[in-house]
Formats: sequence, C-alpha cells, structure tokens
Amino acid sequence: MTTYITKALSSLATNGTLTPPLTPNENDAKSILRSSSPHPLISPEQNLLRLKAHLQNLPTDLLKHVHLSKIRREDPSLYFSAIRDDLTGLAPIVYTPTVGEACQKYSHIYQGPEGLYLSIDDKDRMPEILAEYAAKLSTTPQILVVTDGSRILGLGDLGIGGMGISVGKLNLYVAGGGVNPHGCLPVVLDMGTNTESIRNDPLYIGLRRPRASLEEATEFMDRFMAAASSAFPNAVIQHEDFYSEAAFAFLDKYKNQYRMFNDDIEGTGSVILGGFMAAAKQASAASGKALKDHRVVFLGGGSAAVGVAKEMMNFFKMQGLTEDEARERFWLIDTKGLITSTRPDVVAGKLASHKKYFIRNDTEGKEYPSLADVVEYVKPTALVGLSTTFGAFGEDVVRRMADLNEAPIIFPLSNPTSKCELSFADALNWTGGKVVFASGSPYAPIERDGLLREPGQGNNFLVFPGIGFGALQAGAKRVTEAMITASAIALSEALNEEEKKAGLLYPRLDRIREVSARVAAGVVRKAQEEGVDTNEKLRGLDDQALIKEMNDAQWWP
Ligand SMILES: NC(=O)C1=CN([C@@H]2O[C@H](COP(=O)(O)OP(=O)(O)OC[C@H]3O[C@@H](n4cnc5c(N)ncnc54)[C@H](OP(=O)(O)O)[C@@H]3O)[C@@H](O)[C@H]2O)C=CC1
Ligand SMILES: CC(=O)C(=O)O
Ligand SMILES: [Mg+2]
Repeated sequence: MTTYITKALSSLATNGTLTPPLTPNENDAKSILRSSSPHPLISPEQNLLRLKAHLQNLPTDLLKHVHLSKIRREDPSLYFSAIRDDLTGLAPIVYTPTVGEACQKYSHIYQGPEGLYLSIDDKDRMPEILAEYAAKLSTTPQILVVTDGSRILGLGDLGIGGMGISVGKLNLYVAGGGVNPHGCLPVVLDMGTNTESIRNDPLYIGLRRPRASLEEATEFMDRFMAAASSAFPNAVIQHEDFYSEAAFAFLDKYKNQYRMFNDDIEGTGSVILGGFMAAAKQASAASGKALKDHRVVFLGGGSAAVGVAKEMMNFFKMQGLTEDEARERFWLIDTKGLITSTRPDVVAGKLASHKKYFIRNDTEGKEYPSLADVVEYVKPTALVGLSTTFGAFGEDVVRRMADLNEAPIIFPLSNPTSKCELSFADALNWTGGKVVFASGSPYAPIERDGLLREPGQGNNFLVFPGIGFGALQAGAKRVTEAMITASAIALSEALNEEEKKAGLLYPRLDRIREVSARVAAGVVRKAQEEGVDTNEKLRGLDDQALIKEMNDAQWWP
C-alpha cells in the first residue's frame, strides 16, 4: 500500500493544480489521500478492469493504440496484464493492422521517446552514444528490434515513424515470448525518408533529408552493429522492415558476424513453412496428390517472398527432393510478371540480385505478365501473396484456383489489412468454401454451411519471439539457418489435437506462451547441434526438460 500512496503523492506533487497544501509525511499520507482521491486502495485488478472498460469506450483502434502506449510507458505490468488476458483482441491494436496506422501517424501521436533514436548524422559517434546509453540503463537489453523505417509493413518508407514497428514487435516479444519488458530495446535508425509528404509535414520529428544510399546506409549499419554488439554483448538483434535490397545486404553481411536475424526474410520464412506443412497435408488429403507435387506461385519478389520461398524449399527437401528439384516447385512474379531467364530486364542484367535464385529457365521464351497468365501456365496448388497490393488475388484467379484444386492453398500475407491480397470472406465465397487460408493480418472467423471457419494468421509473430528468446537462452553466438528451420518445425509440431481437428494451420493465440517455449526449445536444441550455443546448463536436457526451462524463464506481468 505504501507504494500506491507514495505514487499517488508524487503524481499530486508534480501536478501544479493538484499539489496538496502541505508536504505530508508518510503518516499524513492516508488522510490526505482520503480527502483528495475517491479511494486510496486501488488494486491492480481494479486498474486492469478500468483499462479494459476504458478501451471499450474509445471509438477507434488508433485511439486505443495511443492509450495503450501511454499505459505501457507508465505501467508495463498493467499493460502486459491486459494483453495476457486478451491477446486475440488486443494484438490487432498493438500490432498489425493498427500499428501500421500508428507508424504512418507517428509524429502526430508522439507522446515522448520510447527507445533509441539514432541519426545517420551521428554515425561517427556510435560507440560513445551506445556506451553512454547502456551505462544509463538499469536493466541490460536482451532483444533489440532495429528498423530504418524504409519499408514498414506494406506501407512504404515512413522514416522515423518506423519506431512504431520496433515497439510493436517487442510487445509481442513480451506478450508472446515472455521476454522481460525491461530487456526490450526498440531502435530506429534515422537515415532520412524518400516519402516527401512525411518530410514536409511540419510535425515530422525525423531527419528532413532524402534517404541515404545503400552505400551510406551500410557504413552507418557497420558502425551501429559493431557498437550495439559491444554495448549489449548478450543481446539478440532483430532486423525489421528494411527495404528488400538493404535487408538482404545486411543479413548477408552480418549473419556470420553477430547474433542477429532478419525477421522479414527468416521469421516470415519460418512461420510460412510451419503453416504450409499443415496446409499441404490438408490439401493433399483432399486431392490425393503427393506432398512433393505441390506447386507454389508467389505474387511478389521482395525480401518476404524470396525469404519465404527459400525457407519453404525445406518442405520439398523433407519429401526427398534435391535442391534443384525443390526450387522447380516455385514460380515468382514481380511487377514485370513471371521472373524468367528470357524477360528483357533479366536479359539486360537488371534483375535485383535477391530474385536471381528463382529465375525460371523452362518457359521456352514465353513471358507470363499477369498472375492469371501464370496460374493458367503453372496450374498451382498454392498461391502466396507478398506483393503489398490490396485485392491482387481477384475473383477470376481465385475461382480458377478452386477449379484446379480440391482444396486450394491461398495465403494472402501482405500487411496491414489495407494491403492484403484477398479477404477471408472473398476467399471462402469464391472457392465455395474449399480454400485452405492464412493471411498476414487477422480476419474474424466466419460461419459457413453450419461450420465455424477459422482463418490462419500466417504472421512472423508466431515465431520471432521464440527465435529471439531461444537464441538468448542458448547464448547462441549466431542465429543459423538451421535454427530458423528448427523454429518452423517446432511451430508445426505445436498444433494440438483439437486444433488439428478444427483444421487450423497454426496454434491458437491463447497458447502463444506455450508455443513460443516450444519454438525456443527447438532453436536451443539446433544451436546445440550446430555448436553455436554457449549456455552449458541447457546441454544434456531432454526435449521436455528443455521446454520446461524455456517456460520457467518467461517473464509474467
Ligand atoms: N505475414 C507476414 O508475417 C509478413 C508479411 N510481410 C508483408 O510482405 C509484403 C512485402 O514485403 P517485402 O517483400 O519486404 O516488400 P517489397 O516491396 O520489397 O516487395 C514487394 C514485391 O511485390 C512486387 N509487387 C508489387 N506490386 C505487385 C503487383 N501488382 N503485381 C506483382 N508483383 C507486385 C514487387 O515487385 P518489384 O520487385 O518489381 O517492385 C516486389 O517484388 C509487405 O506487405 C509486408 O507487410 C512481410 C513480412 C512478414
Ligand atoms: C509482419 C511483418 O513483419 C511485416 O509485415 O513486415
Ligand atoms: Mg516486418
């Protein structure tokens, strides 16, 4: 109770109009509070009830997001208690889709600093700035989520507004993964923005300059990665929402040097591989086709699409295919159509290097400019959307997928909902209910033919908390590709019997802590097998004991 009284008094004392007329000692405190507040004994439970009631009264999701951000800054335990009690209801507010709008309006809804803001103008001072920052913190950061704001969800270059996504991801690290909120450090690297409307906004709080070139950005990143790894030597660094060229360049450069991973390339790869394992089983059970015979068309050739396609190759390798045979199962489409060896930009050597792995050499000089052309040519069993293009899976294409397949797999994964390729309702209607569906942002379940159809949410938030937490617990020197694949397998194995019976592709959100512990255990085990772990205490434990260790290490509000 003393804490509540002291807290209440200090807030009174800092508020000019409510400052009490005398400076009380502890004994006076009760009587002053009795007369100056309606009830001095407000319990955490009552605060939680009040917060929930208040949220219900707020008219928009953005206002709820803003209010919750204020609560997080003032009382993390209250904030994470609310999320613990209703992750399904609050994830869309603190994460996608609302976090997208919050990033777009970041400078307008700004309530004060909430992490580390580093400017490219300070690139020569990274070691001093980070060392000074580390010295001032009372808790050592364990997870850093770092963005440069250059490709926030599918919303483009939002400059310093990207801080909202670093914060949003860390919300899930705490709520889903059990990382202590005081160990979470959101970081934005301000390198300017190419979005003129943001740069010219009088309220914009970032650098008003065009975005740095990749060369300049790399120089800054080199210094940041070195300084951050030295200031926070045990932390895991998650790269988030860098534009595709930079995302691949930084992952290639740093993955063997630092304890880092890229969420969009690797986290998304993992979550979609995990979901595809369940989806392919359902589709093959309906069609009788062998698992190795699935054919996957991607709309999109950016960091997410290429990352997912590369990770999904493991599905086909698990069916016994060689690397070349597995690669043959994928067709990628970008704004110029199917990526073929004879496409003029490819012939001219202008194709972005990350797309080259998936160039099709077998199209005999024919080009397939549209998604409909590619679907007709490939006759795919699965469609994956990572194109940032709302409604890009149109009625004709979706109906054709249902003609071609007993149970077409359709994953419109672009975020937020305003960029999603296909809604759940249209997917059900246009396939006559046959679709096996997962989207990046959430859709509500729909009742159809007397059955409740529950859409999957194929979003990396089902794995990145476990990947980061597992790497942290293992004291892993690196986050290897095999550790990422292990996270996907652990996710797919986390589906319980009830969820399988209900046809779900992913575990229910109310089990996320348990699922994250399993994912983390899978990551630790693989780190041990690969010899990159340093935490000797976790060696020699069997799987159940390892999962229990992960569960026990989780922070609870
Ligand atoms: N569900 C999840 O967990 C995740 C979802 N995502 C989502 O994935 C999306 C893409 O991210 P990322 O890959 O980094 O972004 P990019 O912008 O790098 O990639 C988008 C790709 O889509 C292509 N494209 C755009 N419009 C069309 C169109 N009309 N037809 C065909 N191709 C098109 C682009 O082609 P071109 O190369 O020619 O420009 C590009 O290859 C985002 O919306 C993001 O939110 C990302 C990570 C995780
Ligand atoms: C989910 C995510 O990481 C993205 O849309 O970028
Ligand atoms: Mg992302």
